[in-house]
Amino acid sequence: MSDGWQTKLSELRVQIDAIDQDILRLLAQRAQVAEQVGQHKAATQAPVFRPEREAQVIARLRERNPGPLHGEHIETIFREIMSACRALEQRMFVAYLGPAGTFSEQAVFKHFGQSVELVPCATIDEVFRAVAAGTADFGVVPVENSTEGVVNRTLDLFLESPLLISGEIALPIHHNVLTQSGTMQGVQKVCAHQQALAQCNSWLNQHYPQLERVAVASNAEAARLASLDATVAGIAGEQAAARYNLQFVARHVQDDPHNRTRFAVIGQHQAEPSGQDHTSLILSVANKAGAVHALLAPLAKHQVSMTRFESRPARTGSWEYYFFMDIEGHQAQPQVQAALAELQQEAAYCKVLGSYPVKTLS
Ligand SMILES: C=C(O[C@@H]1C=C(C(=O)O)C=C[C@H]1O)C(=O)O
Repeated sequence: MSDGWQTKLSELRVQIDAIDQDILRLLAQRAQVAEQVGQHKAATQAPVFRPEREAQVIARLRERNPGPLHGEHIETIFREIMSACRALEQRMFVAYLGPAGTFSEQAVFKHFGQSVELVPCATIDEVFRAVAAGTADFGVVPVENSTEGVVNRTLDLFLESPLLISGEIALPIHHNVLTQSGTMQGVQKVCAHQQALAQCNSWLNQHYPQLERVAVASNAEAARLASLDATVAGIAGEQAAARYNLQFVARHVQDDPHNRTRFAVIGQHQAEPSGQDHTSLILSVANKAGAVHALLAPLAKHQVSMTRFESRPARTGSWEYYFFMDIEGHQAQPQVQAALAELQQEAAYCKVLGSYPVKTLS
């Protein structure tokens, strides 16, 4: 390195150190203000986590971002700042489908940041139970995958549960083939969660048609098994690869390159309007002609758009269905309220699961 560049580098680093000092001072100031907000919330028994406020903070910062940092990186940085500020107000426990290293865990971090207490659960049922019992403040459960469709167990549990949806998380899902050595030498079987095996079906058929496929409880469990046994390949995400010290045989082997999973955040509190929200409902109709059409009429009348519509058999033995519907807007908005009131008249059953800020995939 030339002396000239060495001097320039030292100068630039002095500048960075001074800027970091300013950032640190501002972060401390921000944290002190958040502590004051926390004291006020404690005095009024208001909920600490305010998803609508966090969504607004992120949206505003992305809008005003002058560059050169990417918007999604601005989001990641500020998500962590808010997570750390929130942790000063209260320790927050979040239940999710474990073990550590699953996509559900990644979804938790994406929504709440790293400054939360993790409560890994063995099943989706357990996540609902932990939140209902107050062991966890919030839960994160998978709702649908773009390749494999809805997660039936989650939808069934929404039917029975009094918990509310206060957020959604969209996560790109990339699967990788992982082994101890980074090759397939000596590998006799490939382990993965049943959904991951299905999502990588064509790739496996094409590259390893003879390999035995074994469904296990989670992709993190598949990675753990591969870390213990050189004859096992695991299919899992990058976090699990790092956690279990595995090497990549092949990356992004899911059949759909845009594969993603949507998660719901469940809890006891309703999010306030953020200005860009969705509302989730469960409905059922009497078994008569035109009943489903009649359900949709109030939405059209009040100009409320539907963004998702799924049906599930009601499990009552007869041919009846429940419909899971997402609509645009928050239930506190007049046109949504009017549409919901009319829907409730039409439907044999109608339950509002919650309104929450919209998340786009980033
Ligand atoms: C500081 C607050 O509490 C939490 C932390 C936030 C933040 O750090 O910006 C925002 C919303 C809340 O989840 C607040 O409600 O304003």
